[in-house]
Amino acid sequence: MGDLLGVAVLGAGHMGADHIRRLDQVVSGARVVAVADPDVERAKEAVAGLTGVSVRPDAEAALDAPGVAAVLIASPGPAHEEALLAAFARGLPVLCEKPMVPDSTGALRIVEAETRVGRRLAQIGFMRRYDAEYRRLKSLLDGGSLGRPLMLHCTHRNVSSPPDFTSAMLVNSSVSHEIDAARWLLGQELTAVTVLRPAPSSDAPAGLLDPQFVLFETDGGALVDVEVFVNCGFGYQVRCEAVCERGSARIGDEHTMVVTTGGAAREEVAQDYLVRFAAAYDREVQAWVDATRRGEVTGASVWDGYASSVVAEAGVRALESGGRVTVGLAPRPDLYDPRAGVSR
Ligand SMILES: NC(=O)c1ccc[n+]([C@@H]2O[C@H](COP(=O)([O-])OP(=O)(O)OC[C@H]3O[C@@H](n4cnc5c(N)ncnc54)[C@H](O)[C@@H]3O)[C@@H](O)[C@H]2O)c1
Ligand SMILES: O[C@H]1[C@H](O)[C@@H](O)[C@H](O)[C@@H](O)[C@H]1O
Repeated sequence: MGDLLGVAVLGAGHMGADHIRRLDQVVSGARVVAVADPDVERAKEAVAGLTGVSVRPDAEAALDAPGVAAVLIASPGPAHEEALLAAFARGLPVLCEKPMVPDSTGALRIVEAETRVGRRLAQIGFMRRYDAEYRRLKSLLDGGSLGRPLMLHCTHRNVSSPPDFTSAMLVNSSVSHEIDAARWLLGQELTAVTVLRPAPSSDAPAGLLDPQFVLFETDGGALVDVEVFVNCGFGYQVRCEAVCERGSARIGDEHTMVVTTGGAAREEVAQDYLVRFAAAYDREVQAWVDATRRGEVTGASVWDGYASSVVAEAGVRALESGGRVTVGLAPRPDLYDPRAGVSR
């Protein structure tokens, strides 16, 4: 397959640093050649021990560094649009962390920009599509042995939220994963959303509406509910149960060591996404590198990123209004027709 794929990583925070480590130590076929972060010291720390990496304070300078052939965007969501457009202008393939772009207008601009390029360049980092349990559930549902899925019951809990986390982010950052997973698992679009707000946990930061209960309707008549609770304090728990006409299937129960002693059993619970989804991130980035080297784009598309942004935005309106909000997607360009293939 020739030379290693030279990757520029934009953003060297929690995810960016983990992806840099992954590209360096886990994934084959690629190497980090440039990193951009306005916090240059943080970027330098993330590449400590690596050689030949150009560290820049701004994204465009990193994209223009020698050897860059692909881009991994791990900056905060609001910075993604500019980074995606800069990558498209250079014809560079991209893996962009979720959310693709937090607002639907910006997300549509990305759809239009990629459509103008005329070929797919970007994969969106909805890594649950690479999680072994989610994949088993998807193939079970696709196989049809349980009949038509009627409902998905989802749980999304974090130990604690970052300091700047807002009530809207429970929907447009955390639940963006369930939005994508539900669309992917069911092969249906989400058409309406309602958000219920129980009395906030006294352990949540003041003013944060946490937890929330989000209910989606789909164009196939299914219902998807999500308990999202980002300051639960006790563990990182992501579960999904599909209830179908002739059976149910549940994923996400902890499958770690169970210690029984003194008349009680104790099971370990992951404390964050980097542990719970470690293998999924590894598979996602390896699949992106492999597809890029083959000249293909696989995984969640820019259209999936756009759909997720539109649904999440409707969810934030539902949270604010307390009512049911319907979702309207723009017409899907032919570029995103599943029959259009995956070549760049
Ligand atoms: N897939 C997942 O499970 C998952 C998990 C966590 C975060 N994320 C996503 O990853 C992205 C980054 O999140 P994080 O938790 O690493 O955030 P973070 O705050 O830890 O790191 C972000 C970094 O980006 C830098 N930055 C800010 N503006 C930038 C710009 N214009 N160009 C380059 N760098 C810039 C910041 O200085 C910071 O170092 C977000 O989109 C987030 O939603 C995804
Ligand atoms: O950005 C993070 C990330 O996407 C995690 O996977 C999710 O569990 C968190 O809720 C979210 O804040």
